[in-house]
Amino acid sequence: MAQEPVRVLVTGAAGQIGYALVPMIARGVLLGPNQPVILHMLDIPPAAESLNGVKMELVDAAFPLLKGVVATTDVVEACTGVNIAIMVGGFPRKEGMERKDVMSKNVSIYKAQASALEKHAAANCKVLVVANPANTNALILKEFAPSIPEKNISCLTRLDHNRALGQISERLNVQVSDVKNVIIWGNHSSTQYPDVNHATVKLPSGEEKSVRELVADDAWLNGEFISTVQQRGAAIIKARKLSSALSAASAACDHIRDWVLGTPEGTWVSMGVYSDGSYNVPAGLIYSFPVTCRDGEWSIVQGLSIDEFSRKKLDLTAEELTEEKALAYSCLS
Ligand SMILES: NC(=O)C1=CN([C@@H]2O[C@H](COP(=O)(O)OP(=O)(O)OC[C@H]3O[C@@H](n4cnc5c(N)ncnc54)[C@H](O)[C@@H]3O)[C@@H](O)[C@H]2O)C=CC1
Ligand SMILES: O=C([O-])CC(=O)C(=O)O
Repeated sequence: MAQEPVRVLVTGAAGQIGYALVPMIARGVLLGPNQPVILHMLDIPPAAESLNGVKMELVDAAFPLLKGVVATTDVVEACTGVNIAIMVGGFPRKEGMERKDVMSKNVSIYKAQASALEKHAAANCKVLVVANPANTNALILKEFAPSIPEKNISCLTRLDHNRALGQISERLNVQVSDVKNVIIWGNHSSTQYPDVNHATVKLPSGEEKSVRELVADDAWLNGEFISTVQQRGAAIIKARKLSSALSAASAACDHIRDWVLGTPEGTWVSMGVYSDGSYNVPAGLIYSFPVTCRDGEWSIVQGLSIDEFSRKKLDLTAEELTEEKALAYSCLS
């Protein structure tokens, strides 16, 4: 029997991540090759013509899974009936800025769009916030959409997770698909903590070995590896004069696909989710944790050992998120 289409909202769809993301969704990268989709694309009036151009290209691409396109500057029309909302709309940082420097422009968008989603999205809509500062925008969206369950609101740290996998794969000269269980803790910012203490590589023999053992260079793992992942967004901006787009779009698809369809047995991924106090991270922040997903729900991986070096880093990035929360409220008032 043919499956009912899933309605997927992409905000900021006329922007550069949007342009990379919507064809991925229409090709089945988000929800698999058998799941039809209807795309809802939102942008602001100055981008309306460009948004219409993206719609024309989607028609021209004749994607078999794409059953409809709504392209609009009306937030209510955009949010109506959506099952998945990927919130990319906002302003990107420029060279030399931190991601929280776009806070004052972007948090107000998330406050405003929270109520449209709350009132008009389908029940149980899953929300992924991509726009920076991603964790704090997601928190503001959560606080101004109190009837959306907190388990349905997340932010993107999968790009950082994938960057960490990529760095290990390059260093060890192994396939990226054979590396797993890195963790991004905390904020999608330069205080995030990319942690390899539980990460493994599958060797050609089939045996799994610890990344720390195989790399055998703690100075690199505790130093350059961490700063490379933390600063990768800035390095892309320096090189492209624009922030990352194709890798961000791909990571957004990975995030939603694993959330909806489940993580493979024995594998976890990183998602920014509402803290319940696990690992002594203050409750009430949107913080990146290792999670597994099953039946459309994520759960934080419990019981991982945290050494003293890691503890400090988990706390530092939590402190930054607490400060960002206060800053966000001061921007809104
Ligand atoms: N979490 C992550 O891993 C990543 C986050 N980002 C962030 O994603 C965001 C988007 O990046 P790009 O696509 O490169 O930026 P962009 O400037 O190319 O596109 C953003 C789009 O959002 C639209 N927009 C602005 N206000 C809006 C509103 N109120 N409602 C709907 N749309 C609105 C703009 O008109 C524009 O078309 C930025 O904040 C960027 O920093 C970027 C890369 C990775
Ligand atoms: O660095 C930026 O501003 C864009 C971003 O979030 C990333 O690439 O991780």
